[in-house]
Amino acid sequence: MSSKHTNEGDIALSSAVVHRLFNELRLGISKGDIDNALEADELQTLPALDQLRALLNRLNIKGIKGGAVAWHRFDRRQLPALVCFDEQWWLASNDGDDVLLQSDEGQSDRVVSSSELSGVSVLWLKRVSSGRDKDAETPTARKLIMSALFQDKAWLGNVMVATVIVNILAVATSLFALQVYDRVVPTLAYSTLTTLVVGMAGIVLLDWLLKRTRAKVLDSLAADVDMRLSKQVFQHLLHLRLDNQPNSLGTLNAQVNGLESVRQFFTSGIVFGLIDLPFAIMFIAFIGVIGGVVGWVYALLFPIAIILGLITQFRLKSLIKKQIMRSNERQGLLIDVIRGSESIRANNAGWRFSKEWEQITQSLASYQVRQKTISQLSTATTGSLSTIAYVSAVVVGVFQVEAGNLTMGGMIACSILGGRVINPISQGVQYLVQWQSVSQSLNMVDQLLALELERQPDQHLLVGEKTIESIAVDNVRFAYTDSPVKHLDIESLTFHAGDRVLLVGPIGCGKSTLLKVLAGLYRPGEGRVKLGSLDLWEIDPQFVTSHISYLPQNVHLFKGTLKSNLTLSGTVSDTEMMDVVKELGVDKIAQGNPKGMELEVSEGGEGLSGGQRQLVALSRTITAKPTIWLLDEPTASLDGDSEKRVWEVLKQHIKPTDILVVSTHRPMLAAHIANRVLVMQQGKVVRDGAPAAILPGLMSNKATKPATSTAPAATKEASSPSSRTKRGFNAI
Ligand SMILES: Nc1ncnc2c1ncn2[C@@H]1O[C@H](COP(=O)(O)OP(=O)(O)OP(=O)(O)O)[C@@H](O)[C@H]1O
Repeated sequence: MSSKHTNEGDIALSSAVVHRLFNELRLGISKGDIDNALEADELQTLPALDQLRALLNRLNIKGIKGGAVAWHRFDRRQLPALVCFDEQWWLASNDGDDVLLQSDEGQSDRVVSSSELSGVSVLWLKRVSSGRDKDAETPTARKLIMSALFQDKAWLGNVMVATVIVNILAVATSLFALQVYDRVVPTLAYSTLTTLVVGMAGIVLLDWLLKRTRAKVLDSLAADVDMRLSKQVFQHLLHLRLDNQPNSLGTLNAQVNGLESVRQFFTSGIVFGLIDLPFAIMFIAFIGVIGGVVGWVYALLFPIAIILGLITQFRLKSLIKKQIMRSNERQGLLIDVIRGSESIRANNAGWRFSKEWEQITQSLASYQVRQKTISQLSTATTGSLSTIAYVSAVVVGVFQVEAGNLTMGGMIACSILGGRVINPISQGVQYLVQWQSVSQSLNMVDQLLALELERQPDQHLLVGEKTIESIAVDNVRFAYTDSPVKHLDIESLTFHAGDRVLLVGPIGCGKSTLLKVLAGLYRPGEGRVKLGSLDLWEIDPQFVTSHISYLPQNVHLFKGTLKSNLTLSGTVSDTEMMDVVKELGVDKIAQGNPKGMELEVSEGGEGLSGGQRQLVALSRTITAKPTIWLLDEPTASLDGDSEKRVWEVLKQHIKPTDILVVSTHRPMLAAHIANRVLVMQQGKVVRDGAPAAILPGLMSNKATKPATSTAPAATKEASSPSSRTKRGFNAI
């Protein structure tokens, strides 16, 4: 720290500067409230970060997260934040390349360069994202459903006509009763009865045919909608920006599962119920025509039932949302427990997870009970309303009969039609409950669709250069989602054809992150990754993957067979695959099993040892024949002999003009393959040179010691393998 930088523990936060920060976060808290809260005794003695946290608690501000970090590790895109500089706290914001510092009102602002702040402490706060970006351009599940439904509108006319006819035919039943009671019964006119029965038989047949046709049309439409939506969601999932994926597997899982309830909604009878619902008004009108004022009884019931439904809907909305969120947590916990069952057993940690499981289940059950109570209350009330309406209609009908405005047949016809009003209304409440959960599921799917894709759908993609002679990072800064820390901060680094690079450094220094950025898996927030002379993110991803092969640190195998896992892309011939398999010794896995290469592999690669999984992944990489090999600790799970063999095989397969970058914690064992070594610390490359110049120093374990306040300045070793341009890097 420079003399201007103070131990922030000694400096109290001023309410003015906190007020400025809260204003930037649009928290709407007055300076007076902050003043009062800061004056509390228990806050006075706390370090600044704890003080800020306690302040948020006191002011009951939710949905904010924060932390403290040194300036040189801070991602400037996360400004404004508080910095402790020159014996006081300031609100720092970006001012072009410089930083604007503001403090108490009446005190003049300052503009300082980023380097002046080197070493100062930063306190940052951030609103926790709701996960939903309401970008108008983002496709939503509702939009997708609508476009799938109305792409070909021909069905709409057919279903509408069928629905209108089906509902008009329903009136026929009441007219039949009217005629029978008013004409047939008084005179026993059997010929009229026969005609009416024949007519009704025709009507029943027509009704059956129309309903069948309508159901068929809607079923195939639902299947189509389901297909399109699932496809779109899955494609979206496959092309998500990997560095932007939600951390909770439970949520991601639930977002995809949300499709299921949407599918069920469309394929269930609810849709019919909903499209028949408006016809309740038509039946009320018919009752009015036949029974006069009897119609008003049902006309009164209708809005009351609708209002009741809306109130239920409103009460259920937040409850169902909470329920879905808790259920996601439960799914996440379940996935975590299944995946980590060995660690749980080994650490005797079952009780901790059982407790969490019970807590979630308990709150889920209480939400369910509340939801049931609300919907049952609503169903029962609507049921009672319907009975009251029926009884009232009969009573009013009696007076209408007495007044000579209604016949007996008319009264019975009104009762039958009344049933057609009451049924959809009482079912309507259930529809609304179902709709609430479908609507929440659609929101979940929307959250998934709102996640950014690695390439924009309308992006014009370039075809890469024929021969790739270099890959470079240029002013690259990368931070994981919502993190204020720069996990990668490299000004200039180029790998040229023929480079065999060992990437070393302490754990968590950013080696894997650099490899993933080079592989085009993670997109840097700032700067460019250049494949040849083109920006990697402008190039067609197919081209990128055909030239770059990335071997991850944690190998993932998929459910299937050993063979299907070896030829994951499906583009490798059996002979090629078998040659590599033999060279690496993967065939020994198959030899020990009667199924040979058809040996079954379970989800995640269960059934194979860690070393065997690594060999399978290495075979995939070698058979992909890339130009750029990015290997993240490729031999970490192998024994000495296997490791030696792997390096030999790699040597044979890597062409002289290929680029190899290997992250390793055992550089001496790979030294014979390398002609360049990069040392990383805290996201920066701090040394770059020939193995002979760097590796001996590493052995004394000095170079990889974590930096304390600032990362050491990068040095370009005198014996660097070449003096090609931009080979080195600058201190930041
Ligand atoms: N998905 C993630 N979300 C947030 N932070 C992450 C994520 N993955 C890694 N990090 C952080 O990024 C930093 C660099 O991680 P990285 O995996 O690149 O380190 P590394 O040098 O490869 O470590 P190791 O030698 O242990 O493999 C670490 O501090 C880590 O905590």
